[in-house]
Amino acid sequence: MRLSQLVSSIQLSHQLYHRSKFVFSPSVNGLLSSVRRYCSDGDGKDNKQGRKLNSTVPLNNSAIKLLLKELYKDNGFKHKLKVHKIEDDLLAKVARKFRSKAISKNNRELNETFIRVRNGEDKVMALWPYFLKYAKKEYPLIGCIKDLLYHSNFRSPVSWYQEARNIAPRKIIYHAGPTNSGKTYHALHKFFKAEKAIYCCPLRLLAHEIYRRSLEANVKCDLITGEERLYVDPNGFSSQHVSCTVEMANINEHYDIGIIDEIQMIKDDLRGFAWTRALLGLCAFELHLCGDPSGIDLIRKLADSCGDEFEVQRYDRLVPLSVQKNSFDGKLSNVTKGDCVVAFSRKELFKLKYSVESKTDHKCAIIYGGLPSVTRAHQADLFNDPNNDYNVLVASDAIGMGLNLNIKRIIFNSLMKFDGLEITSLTPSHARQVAGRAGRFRSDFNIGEITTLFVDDLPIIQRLLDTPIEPIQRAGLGLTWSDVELFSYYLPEASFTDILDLFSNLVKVGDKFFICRNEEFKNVAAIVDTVEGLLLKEKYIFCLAPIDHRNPLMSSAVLKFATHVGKRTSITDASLKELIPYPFKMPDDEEKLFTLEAVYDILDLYLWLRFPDYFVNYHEVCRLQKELESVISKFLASPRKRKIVSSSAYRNYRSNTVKFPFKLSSVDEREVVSDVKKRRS
Ligand SMILES: Nc1ncnc2c1ncn2[C@@H]1O[C@H](COP(=O)(O)OP(=O)(O)OP(=O)(O)O)[C@@H](O)[C@H]1O
Ligand SMILES: [Mg+2]
Repeated sequence: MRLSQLVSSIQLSHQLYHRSKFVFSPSVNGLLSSVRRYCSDGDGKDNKQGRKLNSTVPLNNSAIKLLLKELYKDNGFKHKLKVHKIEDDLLAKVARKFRSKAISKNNRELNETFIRVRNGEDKVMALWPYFLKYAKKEYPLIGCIKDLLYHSNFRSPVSWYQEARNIAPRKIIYHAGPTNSGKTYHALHKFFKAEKAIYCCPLRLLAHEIYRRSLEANVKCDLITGEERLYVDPNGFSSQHVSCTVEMANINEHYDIGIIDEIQMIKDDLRGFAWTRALLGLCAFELHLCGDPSGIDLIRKLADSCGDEFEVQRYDRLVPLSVQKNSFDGKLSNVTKGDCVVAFSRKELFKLKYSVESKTDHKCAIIYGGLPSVTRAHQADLFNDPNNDYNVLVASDAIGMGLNLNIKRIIFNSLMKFDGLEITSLTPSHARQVAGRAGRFRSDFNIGEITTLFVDDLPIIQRLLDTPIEPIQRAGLGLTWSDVELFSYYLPEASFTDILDLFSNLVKVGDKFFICRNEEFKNVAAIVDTVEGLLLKEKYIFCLAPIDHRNPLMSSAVLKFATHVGKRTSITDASLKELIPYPFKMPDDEEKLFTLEAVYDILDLYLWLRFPDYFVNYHEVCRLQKELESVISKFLASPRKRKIVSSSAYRNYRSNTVKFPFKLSSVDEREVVSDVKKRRS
């Protein structure tokens, strides 16, 4: 048989196989024998039909391909793939490469095995060990996937914190109630009286407040946040009390009393893992949790699995809260002393501030997340002080947690929120959190009131506030340094980004947990992965830092800082000033203000990173921050060119922007408004 005949014979047998799949269902062996009959080097000497081959002549390419096809169909092979967790997409990649390798015929043992299979002296599965060896060489992950799967099994995070388990049973007291019901107040009583205690909360500003209140109560207390460490002891020795942001909670120290404030944040998509860690890991004999009642069931289950005691103390609002019958009907001129207008974008907030200031005699304080925390505190003080003209506040939901503000009435300008990734409608729990700022106990107002700027939002806010908050089902978990370290031990060549992707793909969690979103983490990882000389641990620390990668100024700062660390050179305040617009100028408009806010965040990052050998000018950078903060505060205080927005113009503006999309009958806790997104985009 000539070569061309052979090839067409093979093609014929192949086609026959495919055509006959349903008609004759030929067995694998049947096809193998057709390979054996037709495939040899082409001179046909040994190919007489029905005769067993005993040739040492290598197979041609088509025959190799055909045998490989049979291998991939073999049930034994499919079983092995499952055992080694090689899934279809990976199989496709490996198979392509393995075929080229087999065709190149430069592996003598493999060639001989092909020949033996062709001759019927071996089964097709004899090729498996070569396939696996090759697959592992090309994709090292295959060699360790079982181990990695074992290590990415996050079904029992309770067992990660042995130190805390050793002191079980801890006594866990859940202070459950609506906003402004005295939960934190009661937990703090225990904190002040304790020999040794820790207070953990979501905001730097709150941590500051508790630090200040402790000192006022003559309790020596340190302050630990990502950016700041203030020790009462001049030599920097720790005090017995500490107020910290929850991510900074020290789980290696033993305390008599621990407080975790705003425990419902355990369900937060981005930061929930920090609450889970504090809850499971704090070594406190008595642990006080403050939050709304939605977390009770979940925390009870978690406490059970920790072997801890659990009790609930319930609270009612100290000041009643009611939704008004009428909206403002678009007229900002209706604002009075003690009003707070809530909106969810910086530009909108400034528009509101100028509008209120132009239509009334009130001055407007402003609070939103992008402002430096000192500025926020300063604005809160201005608003709380009854002896000035700052009678009205415009604010984002940054006021939504724990802050004590002298608010009589909350006026929602909008019920939509953009979190940087998507536009979402306000959830019932979020609405309550913000609305609950009205009528604080012992403030000037003995009732809290809620309304909306626009009439169509009023029934919706009523509905949101009436909707029971769904019980929290799951607690957040995140990637820890020891996970990263372990993955890199198994896959030393993998980049940091690869490790993160792999982790996301492999990790399995129990039904009481979820993995927090880590887009920010991955975006920073993509930046620092490009930097030479940076250790994996250093990359990990960069990723933990509070970095808004959407801000280009911040991204270039991250790259610059990482490059310095990679080159083992220090970043002085002089080199920092090259990166930022210095000296700071009073901004002309809000856009320039937003740039200054980004600069403030860069200075924060410098303080946060705190690698002692490289970020060497801590105090100078603190001074720069103060200087910048005073420029920002001056801008906010300066009389701006006021845009006079008439009610009808404002109403038109509103009707062209999105409306709240819910049907009143279907208010859903986590509905994402996709059609709104489309309209906005
Ligand atoms: N029994 C009390 N005696 C005096 N002041 C109290 C008492 N309970 C609460 N307060 C004060 O009332 C205000 C609200 O209390 P607290 O901050 O503890 O409420 P909360 O339930 O934690 O609210 P949020 O959910 O907003 O954090 C605080 O200023 C607090 O000091
Ligand atoms: Mg509180």
